[in-house]
Amino acid sequence: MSPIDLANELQTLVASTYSGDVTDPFKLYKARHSISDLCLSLLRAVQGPEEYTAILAESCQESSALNVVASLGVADHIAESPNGELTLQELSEKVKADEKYLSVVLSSLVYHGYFKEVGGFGSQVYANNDFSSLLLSEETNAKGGKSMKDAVGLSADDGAKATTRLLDAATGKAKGEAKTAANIAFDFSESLFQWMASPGNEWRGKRTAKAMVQLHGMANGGIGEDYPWEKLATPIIDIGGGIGSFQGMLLALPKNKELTFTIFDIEKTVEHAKKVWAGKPQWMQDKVSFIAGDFMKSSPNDSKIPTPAQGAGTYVIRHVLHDWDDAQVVTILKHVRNAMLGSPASTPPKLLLVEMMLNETSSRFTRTTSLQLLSLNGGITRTEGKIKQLIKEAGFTVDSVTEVRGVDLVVELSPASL
Ligand SMILES: C[S@@+](CC[C@H](N)C(=O)[O-])C[C@H]1O[C@@H](n2cnc3c(N)ncnc32)[C@H](O)[C@@H]1O
Repeated sequence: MSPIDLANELQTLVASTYSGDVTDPFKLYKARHSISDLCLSLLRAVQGPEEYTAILAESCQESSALNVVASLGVADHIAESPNGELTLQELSEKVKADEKYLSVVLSSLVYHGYFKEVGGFGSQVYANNDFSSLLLSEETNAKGGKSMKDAVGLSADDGAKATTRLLDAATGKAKGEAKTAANIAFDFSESLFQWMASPGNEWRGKRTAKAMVQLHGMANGGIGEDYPWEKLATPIIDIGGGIGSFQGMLLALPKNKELTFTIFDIEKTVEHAKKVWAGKPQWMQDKVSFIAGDFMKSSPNDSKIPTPAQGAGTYVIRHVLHDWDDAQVVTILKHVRNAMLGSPASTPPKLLLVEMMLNETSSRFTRTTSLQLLSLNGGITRTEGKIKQLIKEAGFTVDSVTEVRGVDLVVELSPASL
């Protein structure tokens, strides 16, 4: 399509979406998604293949610039300064980084709308704005505003370093080697999660857990409202539940306030999750309990995944399967199945998969996330068809698939007799 045709289509869609005529939240969600895709198509049409390719290849530089300012706490220092502004020289002294480097990094980010150059181009006096405020640490952002600082760290630091070895992992895999890009880049052999829980790397594990909360807030905002969570049998056992981003999101909605949860995860993550939940209001703390275990172990005795007799109501696996390869996904599902059938239950409990899926209209974010998952732990964003195949292999049947306003689908499963 020509730039004129694309611009006309875009104008029509923007006008109908933002005029207030469309009120259906699902239609609005999808329209925003289509507008983003059309903007990207228009950009490609205007720039043409050469310019678009050069800039796409250099976009790793911008990711690195985000990592530099987030790691140095540039936004935090600006926020803490008496008048909310700092000169380049002041910034350089505060963050202990070279002025030339900082000026180039900031220039690339100012172009993308992060930070304001007070007084205009070249003043080199910087203030925060809505975009750069997302790079504030949650501690500085005392008003409880949103932060994406840890998500930037996960993607633009761990993810970026790992993906520099994606080519080596791809060719190694073709030769039968099992190493992920992260294994090669950081020189470890276990899973990403074991490595991030190991001495000296716990800070990465904590950062990743916070990144999960931030990324879900961004990409799955409507999921709490769009699925009847309030009707599920409780407690909901959240397998690989991290630090409880799912619980925080659901309990924030009045309809879900009666739900109770058990967060099941590896020991280090559970330790971290307990600390995070100790800072929540008492009524929320009363809704959540914790179990440390390992879903790679087969029997409920070893894995510690609770059985229905131990009180499990519903099982949920959210954003876990996409971290693993096909064989590992089947293994995890079988181990959860072992626990679900580990004790007699009047009605067999349900398992819900909440997972990002790849389809023809999947966004740029879904596709970059798939690359990141692949680099970090050999995982992948799968199509619905592929997930259903693995579900069947693991001994489950699919009861329903629900679309929500978010990058995820909710898939309800029951254990099939093998
Ligand atoms: C991508 S995070 C998803 C966290 C959470 N479900 C969410 O949606 O925010 C994957 C989680 O799986 C956990 N995990 C990894 N290996 C595990 C294992 N062997 N047993 C239990 N949990 C594990 C990690 O510690 C991490 O919290």
